[in-house]
Amino acid sequence: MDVIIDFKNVSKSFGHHPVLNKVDLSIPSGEIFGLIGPSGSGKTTLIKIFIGLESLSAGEVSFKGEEIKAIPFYKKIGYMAQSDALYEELTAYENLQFFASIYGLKKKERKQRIEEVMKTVDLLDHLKKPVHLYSGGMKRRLSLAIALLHDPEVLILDEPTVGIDPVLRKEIWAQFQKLKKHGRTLLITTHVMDEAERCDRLALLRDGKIIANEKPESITESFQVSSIEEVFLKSEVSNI
Ligand SMILES: Nc1ncnc2c1ncn2[C@@H]1O[C@H](COP(=O)(O)OP(=O)(O)OP(=O)(O)O)[C@@H](O)[C@H]1O
Repeated sequence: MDVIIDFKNVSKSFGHHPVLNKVDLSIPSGEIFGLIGPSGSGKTTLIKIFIGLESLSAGEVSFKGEEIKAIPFYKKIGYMAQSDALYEELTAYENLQFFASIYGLKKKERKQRIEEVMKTVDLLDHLKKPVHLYSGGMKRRLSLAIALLHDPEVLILDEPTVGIDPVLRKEIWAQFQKLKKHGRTLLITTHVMDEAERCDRLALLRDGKIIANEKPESITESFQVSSIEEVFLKSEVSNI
């Protein structure tokens, strides 16, 4: 397997509070990788370390074999944070134009890409609407559109479908599969267990440690349960 993102022995503390404890995690290229774990287990912190939004206390993180500090890699990464970072007073179109310029998209490409990504998230009819008039789910979808704008190699999506209804969630997952087919790598955190089951591989984080890292069906097998939801519940109860 080709590893695209590699966490080696990564630890992180906030003051005296340890959050990640010697995490080793290799994300294979071209797959949908799910990161699950209870609230506060360190999922967002791990992602933020990769993006460069948090420093690490110990360990190393590499992207395609290069230490992340050493490379200006942000153009290769699409990041959707857990809370939407949008300019509320601007329209969706203006938000997208702004991010397109940050990503360095050429003017000619911008219009086409904006239309493509807004079609993907089913918001094409709402391009000219100011973001403060969007619903929560629409804002989430706009954030996803922004993450997709520059057609990045890797997509880091922190709870991407929160507030999105089941029909649209299904469509968005179909888009994730399509992106994978085109060779993209997706790293997704989720609390939605049926989404976790759709990932190619899943890591289960608990108290800052990876306690499982396998295909969803292998995880259910090794926990001797029939669904990821039960794995989650069992790991909570048994203090593994
Ligand atoms: N900047 C910070 N300063 C201090 N503590 C922090 C900071 N960021 C996160 N933490 C703490 O680190 C722990 C892990 O937080 P993190 O957001 O990584 O969890 P999570 O697994 O993503 O949770 P959730 O599923 O609720 O999003 C929590 O106890 C949180 O309070």
